[in-house]
Amino acid sequence: MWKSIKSDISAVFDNDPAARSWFEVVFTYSGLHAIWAHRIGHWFYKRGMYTIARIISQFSRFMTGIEIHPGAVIGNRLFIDHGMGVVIGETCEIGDDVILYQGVTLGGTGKEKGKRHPTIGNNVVIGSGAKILGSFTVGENSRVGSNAVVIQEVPPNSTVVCIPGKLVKRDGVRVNRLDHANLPDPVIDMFEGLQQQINELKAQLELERQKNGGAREHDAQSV
Ligand SMILES: CC(C)(COP(=O)(O)OP(=O)(O)OC[C@H]1O[C@@H](n2cnc3c(N)ncnc32)[C@H](O)[C@@H]1OP(=O)(O)O)[C@@H](O)C(=O)NCCC(=O)NCCS
Ligand SMILES: CC(=O)OC[C@H](N)C(=O)O
Repeated sequence: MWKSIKSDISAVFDNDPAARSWFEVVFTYSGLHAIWAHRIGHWFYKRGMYTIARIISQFSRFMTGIEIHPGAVIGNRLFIDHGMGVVIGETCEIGDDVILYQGVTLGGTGKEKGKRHPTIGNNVVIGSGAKILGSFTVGENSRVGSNAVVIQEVPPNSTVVCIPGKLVKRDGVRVNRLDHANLPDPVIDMFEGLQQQINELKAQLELERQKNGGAREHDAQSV
């Protein structure tokens, strides 16, 4: 147990230039407190004591602003920097040496049952505010940019940014150069789709009107 506590603390020093002393890290890093509380909650969860496990996790959430479901499986040396707003779902699996920044959600889409949260490989970095939704894998050594929304598998050694998540780097090589003036915007896409539907309906209506007008003229002539 002491060994893993020591490695949790050294993960903070390895990843946070702001960390100054052991005393400060142990007493002020809410990410560490949430991980330690999770270990206790997970112990109860694995033994079927789900309510106690949930109470521990909710108490930890109240104290730290980080919600880790007690069912989540977390590897060694996870570092949650700042932490506020992090949510980790029940069927999430996190490898070793992962870094999560504030506001990260490792969640479900709301459409899946059973395994519905992501699996995060070793050595992955997930930027602040990123949402990773679904039961797919984020491959090892990959990076997810701040505020990205990722809804499909990320290969190992890759970088994914934007909404929806776009692969921009793989094995150190740039792929899909971003057009910064025209980043994907799902809201604009939706409006454009609606506008197109309206135009099609208008054209259909016009066609019907012309047909009916023609028929009426024909009726009038034959009377
Ligand atoms: C994604 C990230 C990890 C960098 O990964 P990387 O593999 O080194 O990627 P690069 O910096 O080479 O960037 C690759 C491309 O993605 C773009 N990009 C990087 N981060 C981005 C983001 N969050 N959103 C949109 N585009 C992003 C870059 O502009 C670059 O595109 P360009 O070359 O067309 O300009 C980093 O930008 C990031 O978001 N880190 C999160 C850190 C964080 O949350 N800090 C909060 C501390 S409080
Ligand atoms: C706010 C922020 O950038 O945090 C990242 C890290 N803790 C640092 O101080 O660099």
